[in-house]
Amino acid sequence: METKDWRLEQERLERVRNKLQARIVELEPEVAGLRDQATDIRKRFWEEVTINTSTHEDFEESFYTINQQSAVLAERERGHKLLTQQWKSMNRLLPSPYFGRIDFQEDGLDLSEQIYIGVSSFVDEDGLSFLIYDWRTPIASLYYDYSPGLASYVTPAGRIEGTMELKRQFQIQNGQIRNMFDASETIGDELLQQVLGKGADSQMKSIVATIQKEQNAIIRNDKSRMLIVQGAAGSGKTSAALQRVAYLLYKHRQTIRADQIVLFSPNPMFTSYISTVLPELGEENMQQTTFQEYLDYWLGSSLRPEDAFDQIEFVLTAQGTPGYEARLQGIEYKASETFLQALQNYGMWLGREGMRFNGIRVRERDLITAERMRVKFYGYDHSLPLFNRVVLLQEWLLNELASLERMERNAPWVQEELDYLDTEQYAEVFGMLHKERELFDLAELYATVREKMSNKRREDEGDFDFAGREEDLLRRSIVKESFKPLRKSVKKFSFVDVKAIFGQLFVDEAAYRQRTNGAAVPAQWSEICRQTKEKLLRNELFHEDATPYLYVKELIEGVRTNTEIRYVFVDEGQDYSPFQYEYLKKLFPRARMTVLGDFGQAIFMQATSLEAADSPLVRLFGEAETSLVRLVRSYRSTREIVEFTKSMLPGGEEITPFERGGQKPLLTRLDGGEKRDAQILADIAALRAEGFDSIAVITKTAAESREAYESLQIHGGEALQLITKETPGFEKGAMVIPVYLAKGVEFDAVLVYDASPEAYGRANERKLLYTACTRAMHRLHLYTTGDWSPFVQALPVNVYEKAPY
Ligand SMILES: Nc1ncnc2c1ncn2[C@@H]1O[C@H](COP(=O)(O)OP(=O)(O)OP(=O)(O)O)[C@@H](O)[C@H]1O
Repeated sequence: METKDWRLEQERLERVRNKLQARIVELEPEVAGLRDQATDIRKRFWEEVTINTSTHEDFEESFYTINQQSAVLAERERGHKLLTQQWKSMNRLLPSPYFGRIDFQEDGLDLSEQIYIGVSSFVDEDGLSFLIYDWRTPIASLYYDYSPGLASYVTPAGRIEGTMELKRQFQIQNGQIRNMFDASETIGDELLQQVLGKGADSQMKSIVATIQKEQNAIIRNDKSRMLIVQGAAGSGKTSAALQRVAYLLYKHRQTIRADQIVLFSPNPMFTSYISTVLPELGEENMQQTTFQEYLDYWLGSSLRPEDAFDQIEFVLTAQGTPGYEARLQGIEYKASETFLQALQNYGMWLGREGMRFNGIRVRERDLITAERMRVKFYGYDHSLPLFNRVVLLQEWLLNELASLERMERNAPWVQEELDYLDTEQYAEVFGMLHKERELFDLAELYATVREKMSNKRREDEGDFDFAGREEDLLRRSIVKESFKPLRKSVKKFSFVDVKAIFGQLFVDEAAYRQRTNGAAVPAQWSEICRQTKEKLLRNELFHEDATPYLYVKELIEGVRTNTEIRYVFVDEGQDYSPFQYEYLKKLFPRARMTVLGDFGQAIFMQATSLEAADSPLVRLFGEAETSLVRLVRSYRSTREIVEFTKSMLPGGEEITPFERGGQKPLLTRLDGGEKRDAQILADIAALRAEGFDSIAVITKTAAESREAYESLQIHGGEALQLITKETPGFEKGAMVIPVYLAKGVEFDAVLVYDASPEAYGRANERKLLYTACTRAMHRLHLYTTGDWSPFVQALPVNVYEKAPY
């Protein structure tokens, strides 16, 4: 780069920074002043306004004053928020106002415009000249999509064509240009090299300065209802998803708030890992949750649903135990579309017969039997959907309860209770009586006046019968108390025995077929039935049963929906079943969906292929409403690590590493666990000495993690942290972690604790090993104390080194 260019850019940078600084200083008193004013009005708001209701006019006046005050307050707060936002974004810009520049000459204009791009816009005093363009503006997309030459971008008014004459990247720190590159081919190879060469962090970083063209297409896609991203490990899916959230919040800032976007993450730890990206970009975080949280919320009070981690732990550790194969078959089947179809058919069957109800009992006595409910239910018009009939039944039950409650007042048990009432209950009734007495007196007065006016004698002469009324009220309140929980549970649909309805699917094969219109079943169906029922009996649910159970519940009670949410993001999308997708679609009927995942990392049994021609995900909204984007460039790991990992995956040939070199993965075989542990600790120490801060010893299961952790501790590894599914967030340092919790995150160095055939030998363990190895950014070590896993043995010998000991 010519020194003259450098000098000119530094001078411009200083000019812009001075303007930023001046504007910040200018805004400061306004921001501070407004804050004071707003709090001031708030403070005095209630003091000054007293509600005077003595006359109608006074009341109206007070009401008007309140309204006026709150309108002033709202206006001030709006203005304040806007100015504060400006002030904040300028402060954010100040140390590093922009990261890119393009010179663009629009066709038909003589002038080439210089466009500087940063994390938000900054306009000169004239209110027209953009000194910095927000990266999300239409013109800024040129920076991500083109190299110098012919280029175009889309605005709401149409496409603008022209020529990009220059594309420049900056690294600016504390107001100084540290680096400057003119890009010719793809953007930011130099800058990207530098960014990717850095160490892993305990928090994910924003990639705004180096977004790649294929990622930009994901970020700005605003066409389809469903956007599916199938991307190799480390291809920037999560990064792109977060930038997309920031983009949507900017583009639709008038209509969408951050809390109308929800992201489903694989686990709570991941939630904390990505939580700083949006604030770094000056945006509020979207809502984040996990599917498990949702299941627990809706099922937790009645049944204990197992979580996905316990399920996978079982799958990986219980081989050879009785019933294991059947459980596996069950997991696969219950996640399938066949089962979903079977349940839909089951819903139809329930419309004709087979509904199960819980009778309503009071004091060991049947009030309304399950049989009566059944007869009533099947008496309704059969063409009505199941849940409409359930609602009709609910209304009927509430009415029935009301009349039964009236009759119940004369039951002998009420008399008994009457004799044992405590003083508190008497006092309550006494209070009620007095209120009644007032009413009674008023009614008496009214009757007397009428009598006088109409000159007619009234037939009945009123007298307030205290004793009679007292007993009546007491009876009423006793019965009411005992009916209250009944009414409440009817409102919550407890009269439908969902557990029995779900359970009766698992009686035997013949019954299942009959009830689901001939659905096919896996070979070990009777064992699957036995296991499912046994779990239900203990008020527990297998993880694979949780979503189907909710599905059946909603067939009966009606669908739950959230119409506020406009965008749903699902990260690690390969780990959700077709069932769960159906569910999300119904839950968020007004939302567009973005699903990001990698079938190469599908380690759970209920995996869904994101891109196969017959993928249930494409069917969810139909092909016309779905866009599919594939990412094959991997940015996380060095070229050597990517060459190693991609050879492990069938079909992995197309994965291309970003050109960043390092050492080949190292295979270390040692005879005996003790030696292995000692070597691992020595390697961790050496890696630390090289400056690698985040190091993960990755195991296959949680059980193995614990063993490894304890064993490494005995050999002196006190500074290690053990990560379990309960760990709330990551800290930098060395840790032991099971692979399924390391999903989505990355480390400077990964040490695969045991890469033997025993650990990674079965077909479904290939992807586990792949997922573990692809967490590494700079270094990858694998260890064994015996043979190597067949997936390692099958690798070309030139993709790794072997340790000389
Ligand atoms: N355009 C980019 N510029 C800079 N860094 C990038 C870019 N794209 C991806 N990265 C980096 O690559 C790493 C992997 O990104 P990310 O975690 O988003 O990938 P992923 O596809 O979600 O990975 P996985 O499926 O393995 O979890 C991160 O460190 C991210 O910062």
